[in-house]
Amino acid sequence: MSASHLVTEPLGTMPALDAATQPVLQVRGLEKSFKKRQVLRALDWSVPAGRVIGLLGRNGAGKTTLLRCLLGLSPIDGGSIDLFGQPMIEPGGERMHRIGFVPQTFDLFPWMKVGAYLDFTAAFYARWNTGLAARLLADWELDAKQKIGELSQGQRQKLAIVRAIAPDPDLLVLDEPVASLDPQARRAFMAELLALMRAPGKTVIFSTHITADLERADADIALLRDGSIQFTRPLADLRERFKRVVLHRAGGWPHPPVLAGALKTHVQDEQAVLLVEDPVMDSLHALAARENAGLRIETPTLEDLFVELA
Ligand SMILES: Nc1ncnc2c1ncn2[C@@H]1O[C@H](COP(=O)(O)OP(=O)(O)OP(=O)(O)O)[C@@H](O)[C@H]1O
Repeated sequence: MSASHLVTEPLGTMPALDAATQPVLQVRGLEKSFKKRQVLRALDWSVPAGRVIGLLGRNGAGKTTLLRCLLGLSPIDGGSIDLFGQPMIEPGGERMHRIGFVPQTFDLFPWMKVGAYLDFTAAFYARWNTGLAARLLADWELDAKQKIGELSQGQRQKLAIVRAIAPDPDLLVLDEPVASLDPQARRAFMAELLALMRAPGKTVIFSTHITADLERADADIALLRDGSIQFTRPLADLRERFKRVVLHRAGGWPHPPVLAGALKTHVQDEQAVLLVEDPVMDSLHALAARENAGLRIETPTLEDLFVELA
């Protein structure tokens, strides 16, 4: 998003968000196609204030498309998006002061120097934390005098994050923000994100394939599949409810084991693995006894869940 997108309405016209009652974001029946390719279908999504949301989905699932639609950067074909309680028709207005966005790639203003770019951007925002921007530049070893066009991809991503966090946004939207960051920078980035979240009512939505980062942030997980958000649930809830049921049967499996409610079943040699939500222990023991199999119940990692469900 270029700085020129940011300001079109006078300040002071937005009603304050009642964090207790109103979601930051409310999407109803969102439709988005590129020519004949339908990417988002009847997508409903409600995002409460004060949470970190990790948006997961396979390559091409539509994560970037969804994030761009949410911010009014890509036109939608149907449905509605309310942001801070008001319909999102086009980017601009006071609410853009309350949103930080880190796009997947950042290749704007290659001729500008890092420091000049941040000064230029600061002028568009009602709030800009100059001290925080300076500290992050120093911590992340970004040279204020270097031209943006001369930065590496990872350095550009860091700059995009500084630019998004410095306005002290109420909603921070990041599209694969850590893809080009080394592990050290990823940790530092997550620490900044969590520090930002300590203020009440702040919301972060970020897409990533790095499930370990979502675990570190104790994020709510939103899964985008088949053009819709399949669920948005706290990670702890997913951990508690989804189980890997591992059955071991000497001599192998003539037929895969059948369990009502199993979401996925894989058989390899003597082992069968079933993904089950809220398993009923009596049914599992009955299945194991019927099949004359050993039974083990494991809590899947988020990566396991992502591989199985996405
Ligand atoms: N400008 C465009 N014109 C045509 N098709 C597009 C355009 N942008 C995205 N698409 C298509 O929309 C689908 C979703 O793309 P999108 O970039 O939103 O997926 P994604 O989930 O962010 O993928 P990744 O994880 O690989 O970044 C893809 O099939 C892609 O080819």
